[in-house]
Amino acid sequence: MTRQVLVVDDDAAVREALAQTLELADLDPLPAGSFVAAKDRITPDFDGVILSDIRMPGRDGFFLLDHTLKLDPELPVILLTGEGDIPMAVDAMKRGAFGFLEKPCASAELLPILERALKTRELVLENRRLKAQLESGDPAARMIFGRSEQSEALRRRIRQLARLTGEVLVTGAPGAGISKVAEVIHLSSPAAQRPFVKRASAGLGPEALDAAFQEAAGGSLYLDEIAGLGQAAQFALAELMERGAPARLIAGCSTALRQAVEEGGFNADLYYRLEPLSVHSPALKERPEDIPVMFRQYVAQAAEQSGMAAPEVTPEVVAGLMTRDWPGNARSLMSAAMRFVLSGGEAEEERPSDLGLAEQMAQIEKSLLSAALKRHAGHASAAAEALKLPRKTFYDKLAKHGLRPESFR
Ligand SMILES: Nc1ncnc2c1ncn2[C@@H]1O[C@H](COP(=O)(O)OP(=O)(O)OP(=O)(O)O)[C@@H](O)[C@H]1O
Repeated sequence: MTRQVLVVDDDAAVREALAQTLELADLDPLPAGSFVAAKDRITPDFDGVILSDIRMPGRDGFFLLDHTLKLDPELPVILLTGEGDIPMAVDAMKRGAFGFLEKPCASAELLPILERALKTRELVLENRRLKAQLESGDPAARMIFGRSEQSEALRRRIRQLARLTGEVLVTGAPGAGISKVAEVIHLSSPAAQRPFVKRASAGLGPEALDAAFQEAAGGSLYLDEIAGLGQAAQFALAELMERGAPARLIAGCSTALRQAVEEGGFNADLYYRLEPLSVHSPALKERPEDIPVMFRQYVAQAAEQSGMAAPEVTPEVVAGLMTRDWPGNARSLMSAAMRFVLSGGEAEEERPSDLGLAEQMAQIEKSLLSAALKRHAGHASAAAEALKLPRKTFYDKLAKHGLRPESFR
């Protein structure tokens, strides 16, 4: 329920009296002695309304009104005028004030107009939230590609983390979408409309860290490659977490953070704060079945961006993609898709050109079998089931490729 009222008046006695009246009516007054003191509270998502005196030294009530309506034309401002200041009141209404009252005003006059303004504000904010939700749909479904079990699990985990409020650690191989996952967590969270601020950890000092948190206030601060954060900043960050940071921290890491803790290079307190809410974005080689699906999506994206036609992704092209290792993960798959579109559909020759289609298909089969065995820790029947193969066929194929389930345990 929206109950906050920003009370701006340079006269401390008036401010005090107004605050008391509001408190008695079960409202939540936020007193400020000037426009400057009130300014930081006036934001497009301020969950409340403003009650301000017109005559104040320096920036007056009209200035405050114009400033507020510029930021959010739907934020109600009620102005207080001196006795008999009718022309001023008329001017206030013309400029877009929600209402005006003559000072001194009795609570019987003040409270009904405040209740109306608060109700209006609540509806506006609720509508905006719903609209944003509708527009964004489900960011995890829209922005995280791939249909493998691992991609499904990743999307589920992202949605789960988005509903929680603690600090998050995103791990994964470089280019496997660590930053992407961080952004989707933010966009799926109730703070989606607030800022998502991204900073590289290396070279970030305590002051820059603090400034980044202020910029992200109410939203999320993403620190890329958290293991690269200097000692002083690590210490400052741990302290900030302890006191309560103004934004949610999402940390990304593509190296072994636990090892860094054990070797004394990373603050243990920080690590144990981050570790419970962690999510891993798997490398492409752990989910080769996603390669063709993601490639097709990147091709469509690249075609749209470049304004060129999307060339057909033939089985030969897919075979070529599947025989590559993709150490650069999604990032390099995406660049390959862009080159593919720009070249009008020419497959890249990164595989030995003397391999025929049958050999390439065999390589793909081997990589899918290995990935399934790895995923199921060498448990052959589970891997066979995941690949929808009868046990006998599965074993025949393992033998053909010289693969042994026990070497995956
Ligand atoms: N699962 C995914 N679905 C769709 N796009 C993805 C996915 N994973 C990564 N990408 C895309 O691949 C590119 C690289 O991802 P991202 O920048 O998140 O990688 P990263 O792991 O943070 O790597 P680095 O630390 O090297 O920047 C981005 O353009 C991102 O949009």
